[in-house]
Amino acid sequence: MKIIADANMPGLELFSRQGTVVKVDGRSIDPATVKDADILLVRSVTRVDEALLADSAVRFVGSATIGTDHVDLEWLAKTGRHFAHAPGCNARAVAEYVLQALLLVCQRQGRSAATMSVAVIGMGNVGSRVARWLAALGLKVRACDPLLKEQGVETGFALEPVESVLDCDVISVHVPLTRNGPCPTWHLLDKNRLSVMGPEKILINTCRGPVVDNSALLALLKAGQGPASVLDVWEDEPRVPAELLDRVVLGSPHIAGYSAQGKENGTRMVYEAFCRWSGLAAPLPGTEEALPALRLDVTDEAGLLALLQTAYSLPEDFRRLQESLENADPAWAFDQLRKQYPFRQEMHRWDWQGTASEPFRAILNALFAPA
Ligand SMILES: NC(=O)c1ccc[n+]([C@@H]2O[C@H](COP(=O)([O-])OP(=O)(O)OC[C@H]3O[C@@H](n4cnc5c(N)ncnc54)[C@H](O)[C@@H]3O)[C@@H](O)[C@H]2O)c1
Ligand SMILES: O=C(O)[C@H](O)[C@H](O)COP(=O)(O)O
Repeated sequence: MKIIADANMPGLELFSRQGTVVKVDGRSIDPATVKDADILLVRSVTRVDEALLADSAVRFVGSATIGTDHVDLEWLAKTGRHFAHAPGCNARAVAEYVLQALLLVCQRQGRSAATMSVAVIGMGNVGSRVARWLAALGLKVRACDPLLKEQGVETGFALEPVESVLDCDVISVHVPLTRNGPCPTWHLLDKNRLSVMGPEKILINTCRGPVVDNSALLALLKAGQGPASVLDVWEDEPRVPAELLDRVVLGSPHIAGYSAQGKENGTRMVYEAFCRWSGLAAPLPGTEEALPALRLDVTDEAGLLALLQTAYSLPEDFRRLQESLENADPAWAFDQLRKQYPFRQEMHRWDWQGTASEPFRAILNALFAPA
């Protein structure tokens, strides 16, 4: 069995038991690469559609990602090709990123996060976790998810229309990128909605770049009227406009989900799906080595931020992204940052031995709860 896989998917040894794994750069996977392959394993950078697979023997496509906007799901289903992805695999990493981003922006603005309101747009695996964690920190959470509302799904939060939640202090978006269907998300935050926010608001986008109209955001930021913005994702990746990067408070190269556990979950979930599809028994998950003790006490938001930053520094990622724009080929440099990323350990992996004052116990319990 021939398995074509994105070379930057960790844990591919799992698949080596089932066939010959050929590792290829994700952006260079083309019809010739997959012509005689049986299995295709991708990340978010490979477009999977008729143009790629029409002449190929591929019958199983796995994407080690939460998002599926790079895959033509309808065409795969129509042509009898099986598809699997990894829902929720890195949700915890993204929630940790959002928490750190919010605390950093608040620190710079001299504000307390706990006194703020937050709009969580998209209440799936990532958004619902963000909502629970920020509520645990004391923020007033307002949620928006018209599809879950329509289905009557209970999220623990009242679900409001998008327009109603834009007056919150913080807007965090967690929707899939969709161009069709009842609630498309392409440019969900367009010029009009971004204009409503104003400079005193905080915008965090960790879902997909085109969910926020980047040109409209840039124009507002240039005019001093845009929200304090944290962008992990960009409308035209791997290109990041220098003008926009100069004006965001924090930016990163689409790595909000890049924890060691998120990546490991991604490949393992696709492998488990492959085993179900081909009738193989899935292996039992392995155990991870214990990490050193963290002895920081948390008595205020600065303490919580310091604790988060023992595992991961978002400003470091921002600095690296800024430097990458000085490269002669910044798009290549963006991809390099992602390929060589030092995957971080999620907080629950650490042995936290500090104490916390009462307002921080709930969020710390959530952060360190086993996965
Ligand atoms: N930056 C990263 O590294 C990173 C990591 C993981 C996921 N993501 C992105 O984040 C997205 C969300 O992840 P998830 O795990 O929560 O996905 P999910 O599928 O579990 O949840 C998405 C939610 O968005 C809702 N939704 C869809 N259209 C909407 C709309 N117009 N308005 C409001 N809500 C809407 C859906 O009903 C669903 O509940 C993914 O699709 C992916 O593109 C990015
Ligand atoms: O959808 C996802 O899971 C994330 O966006 C994921 O982190 C993307 O990472 P990539 O597949 O590009 O490595």
